[in-house]
Amino acid sequence: MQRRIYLDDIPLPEARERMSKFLRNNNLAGPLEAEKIPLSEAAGRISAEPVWASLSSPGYHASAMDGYAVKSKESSGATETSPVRIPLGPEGPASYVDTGDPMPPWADAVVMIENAELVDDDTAIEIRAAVAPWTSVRPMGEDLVATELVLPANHCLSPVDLGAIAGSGHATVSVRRKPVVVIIPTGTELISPEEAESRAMKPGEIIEYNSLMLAAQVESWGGEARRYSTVIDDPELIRRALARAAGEADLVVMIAGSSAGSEDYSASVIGDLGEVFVHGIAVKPGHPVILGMVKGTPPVPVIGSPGYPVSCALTGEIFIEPILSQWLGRSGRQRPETEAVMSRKLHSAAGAEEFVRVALGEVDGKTVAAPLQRGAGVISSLVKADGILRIPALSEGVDAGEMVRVSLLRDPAEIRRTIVHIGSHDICLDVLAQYIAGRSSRFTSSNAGSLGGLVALKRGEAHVAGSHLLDPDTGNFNDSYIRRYLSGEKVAVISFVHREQGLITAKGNPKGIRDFSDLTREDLRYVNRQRGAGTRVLLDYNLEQLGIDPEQVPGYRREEYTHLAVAAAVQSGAADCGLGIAAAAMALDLDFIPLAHERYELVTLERFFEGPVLKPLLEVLEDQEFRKTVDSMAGYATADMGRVRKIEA
Ligand SMILES: Nc1nc2c(c(=O)[nH]1)N[C@H]1C(S)=C(S)[C@@H](COP(=O)(O)OP(=O)(O)OC[C@H]3O[C@@H](n4cnc5c(N)ncnc54)[C@H](O)[C@@H]3O)O[C@H]1N2
Ligand code: MOO
Repeated sequence: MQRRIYLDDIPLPEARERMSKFLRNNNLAGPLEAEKIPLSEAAGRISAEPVWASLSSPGYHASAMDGYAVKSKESSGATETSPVRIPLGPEGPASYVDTGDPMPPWADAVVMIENAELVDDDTAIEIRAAVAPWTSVRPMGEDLVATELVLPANHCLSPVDLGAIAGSGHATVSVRRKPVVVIIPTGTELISPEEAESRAMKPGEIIEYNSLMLAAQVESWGGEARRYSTVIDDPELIRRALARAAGEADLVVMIAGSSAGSEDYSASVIGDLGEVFVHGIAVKPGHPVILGMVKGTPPVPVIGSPGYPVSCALTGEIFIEPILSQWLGRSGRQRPETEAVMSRKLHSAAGAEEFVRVALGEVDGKTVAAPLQRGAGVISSLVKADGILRIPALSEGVDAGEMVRVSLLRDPAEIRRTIVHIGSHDICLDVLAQYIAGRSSRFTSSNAGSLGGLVALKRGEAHVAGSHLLDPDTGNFNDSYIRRYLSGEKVAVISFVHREQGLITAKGNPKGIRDFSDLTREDLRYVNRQRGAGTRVLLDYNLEQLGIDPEQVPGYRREEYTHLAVAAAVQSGAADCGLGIAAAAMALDLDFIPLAHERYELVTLERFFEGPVLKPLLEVLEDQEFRKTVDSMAGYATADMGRVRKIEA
């Protein structure tokens, strides 16, 4: 089997066209055949034919109210001061009816029971207002007239549609057959979520969940997904699985093995059993996508999805959804879009169309888009994403402040009630977010370091910035930085937590590290935080107090962006220690030497503080249960949580 090293870079429209051409040439482009199914199973299916009413509804003139059927002309002249009496009798001119009863043939209106009074020993009614013909009557065919169109073909059946179809005299409906999509995960390193839950994972093992995502996508788009169990990286086994899949599927999706690695067999196996039309598309993520087919009667289209989860999910959106829509006779989905201001400069390599996940929030009346992590393995970035920004192949990116169009993954109403936090990350913010969610609001958080948060606040891109910047001259937190970075603004600083910072070391502290003065030891390697991080400022302050030049600290230049990344560097042995919070040490079962207390505060502008947007957050800070939760976390205290000081910067 030939190993392919070089992938193509085919523009997305051309790649799509190659697949479309194959489908057209093989009579596979049109909608699938129809099947008749009971209405109880038809929600969400696509009608294959128009539905014509075979009955009228109602099928007779019906009383619309509980009351008395009357001949309307008997009521003429009735007023408040001169009521009219109408005798009751089975042949009229008045007779009792319930809502929905057929109207007696002699009657043409109904007087509601509350507008009529029984008189003459209940043998007649008295009414004090005349009724016009057809008052409170539902004429035959009011809803639907037999032969009328109830619903067109190619219509996605909603719950109310089912009611209307049944009401028009049908028990079944003709819908498009569900396209069968077989999904084949490949990869020797993959284990099932069940297995991962039941035992410790070994290095190199990966939880197989792409097939889960793809199957759910396929089902949500109207297809029938069939997941095969994982096939190990063996070309013969992969070939057998593909051949079997082609025997039962309208479309086969193979996962992973799509790029240029030593165990990437998807393309060659597809080539063996059929043809590869495209291998390598100028999109990011999703570059190594394969489009091809397996020979047969009829031939079966195959999509080879990259193994990285984000690439895989996007492959579903970009390639699988349009084919399913075509087969179901529905127009492809188009997500609603919104205009947004880009919060940060975003570089994108020219040559590939890039799909950037963004978080959205509304600050000062404008929608702000903040790019999320771009790695193709970071599925949590898609979970957090509120929208997708497409950067065209010819563009080299977007400038900060530039207007962009974002296609929405979330309801705009939800985006409007979002509190946007940009700043330093702290685990308590996740707890805060959870409590805010309980108050029907949303708190999103991007980690940009303390200084990054203040800058974002100044630029109108965030409502609140978490900050813990130590002022070396005063020993206070944040104020001098606020004066510098938010000058001209009316600022409110809300106390959040006091927390312990300290040195994170390997379990048992094997190198006997005691405090900052040890950091110059030649046998130690330190791992630092990025410039602008409060933790970095804290280190620099302590080094200065001790008269230590940072250059004397081995590893000072090695930077990580989060507390957990520092802890991970220690855990892996790449470093011996790093400054961080206790929670990060605990998360990875490491040792922690507490060395400093610091104040982590929430900085906001007075107009946000006074306005409605921050209300849920301020309420949570007063919530005793929230405070108890935070107090119970290692290294945290809520002593003055919620206290506010105002600064005219
Ligand atoms: N030298 C090159 N290397 C890579 C290239 C390239 O052009 N040249 N492309 C990169 C890009 S871009 C992508 S995307 C990936 C695509 O990788 P493969 O499709 O070959 O997939 P694997 O290498 O087997 O897996 C990648 C990654 O995803 C995990 N994975 C795989 N299947 C699943 C699954 N079903 N559920 C969850 N996770 C899965 C797998 O374990 C790997 O971690 O290649 C780059 N490399
Ligand atoms: O195509 Mo890969 O998906 O860019 O990461």
